[in-house]
Amino acid sequence: MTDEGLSRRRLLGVSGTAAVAGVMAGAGGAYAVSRGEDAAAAGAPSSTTSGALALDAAIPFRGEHQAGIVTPAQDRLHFVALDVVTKDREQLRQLLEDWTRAAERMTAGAEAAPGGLVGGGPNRAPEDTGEAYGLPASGLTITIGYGPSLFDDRFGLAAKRPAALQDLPAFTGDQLDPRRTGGDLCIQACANDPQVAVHAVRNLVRLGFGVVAVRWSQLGFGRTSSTSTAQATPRNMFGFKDGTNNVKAEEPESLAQHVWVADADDTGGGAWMAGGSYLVARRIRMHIEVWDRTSLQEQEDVIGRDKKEGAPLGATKEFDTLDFAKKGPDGAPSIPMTAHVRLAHESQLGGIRILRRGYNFTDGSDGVGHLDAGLFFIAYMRDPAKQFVPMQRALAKADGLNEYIEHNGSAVFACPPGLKDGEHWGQALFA
Ligand SMILES: C=CC1=C(C)c2cc3[nH]c(cc4nc(cc5[nH]c(cc1n2)c(C)c5CCC(=O)O)C(CCC(=O)O)=C4C)c(C)c3C=C
Ligand SMILES: [Fe+2]
Repeated sequence: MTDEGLSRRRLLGVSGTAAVAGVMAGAGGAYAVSRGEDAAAAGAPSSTTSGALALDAAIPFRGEHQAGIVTPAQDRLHFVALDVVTKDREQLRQLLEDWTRAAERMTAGAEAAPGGLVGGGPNRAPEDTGEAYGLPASGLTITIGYGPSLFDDRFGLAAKRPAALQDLPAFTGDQLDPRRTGGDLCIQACANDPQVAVHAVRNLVRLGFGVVAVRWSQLGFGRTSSTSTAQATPRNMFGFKDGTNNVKAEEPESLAQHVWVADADDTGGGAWMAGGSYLVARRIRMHIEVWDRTSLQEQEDVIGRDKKEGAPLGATKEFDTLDFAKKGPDGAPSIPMTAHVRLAHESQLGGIRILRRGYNFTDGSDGVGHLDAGLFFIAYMRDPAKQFVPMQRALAKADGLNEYIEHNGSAVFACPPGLKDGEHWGQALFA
């Protein structure tokens, strides 16, 4: 392992300290649960005792925007899409309230309910499943989203549907599996400890028994983007740095322009989305074995950046500007016309950008000896029809990467704004 690799965990810790401190300072939310309440009782270490423990820190649950969007991307993901199985509007509203309480507790490092592990006594099922007992908050964020189907005629929410919340169109090359597509609701749980992320989803699903059922889910084991300049750029399953040119937390103007829904964006039924963002998820299988037999030159031409440094082809450093006019000694563009970064760049798309927050995944092998691995692409944006759709259309048409990937899952969700003290999820929706 290189020195760079060896210091990965340390880097995450150092970066995490700076980034988390920044986020905490800016969030201004109060805690209904002090992190110490259950976590300290469980013997969990304090997040403030050393720099290395920054990965353990709690990220504020409340604030202007939901955590888990622009807060520093953690290393682990458990994403779940759910369908509502009840026809009772009040049961759904109550669940969103119960989820808020449990999510706030868990993100603070506490059990899903007070005394959840054993406090209910020997004759009742525990209110917390227990596998995160004693573990620190681990940077857990829980982000909720509502799918287009939630706004059908079942719960009287049709008039509250935001205009921008539309099913995605079909794209050339899509190989979507209905069992990995859609959903009435989603929960994105990210943490620096996989057990903490899995525990969060498991306990929310448990709370929702009889009201919601899991439609599909995805685990992710390594972030594929940076959402803060304090974070090192990670690598995807093709071995390339991913997230270099992402929208970052330190760019408030870009966030306002490309990520957060503005007051004036929807003055109709979806006015409650101001301060929120739309999430697009795509499960993208990467044909690892084919890629691994591809020459370095071809790999770099497909991406448009060099593999080691992550620099744009024709430049030398990772954060150098992409020069699409530059030509190599052979007179051909240094960044090929079909390169992924050329086609996805704002200069080729009328200024469009998105905030990427995806994860690597490996779900074993496919039965014929190939890894079922890839990128669980997650992106946040102000309006999918104006951002993701034209970007993905351009990629689907000409991206050299298409030879090596396959989109087999897809969903879109409206993620409401953050909560003020005393507010709960669903309050604005059911008002
Ligand atoms: C529709 C949006 C995008 C999909 C789908 C997508 C899939 C995908 N991307 C990579 C690898 C890389 N992507 C990189 C940059 C990049 N990708 C998108 C969008 C989608 N990617 C954008 C907007 C950008 C930034 C372009 C720019 O402004 O320069 C990079 C380069 C590093 C970086 O800037 O992040 C890599 C590498 C894979 C493997 C993949 C599907 C599996
Ligand atoms: Fe990309």
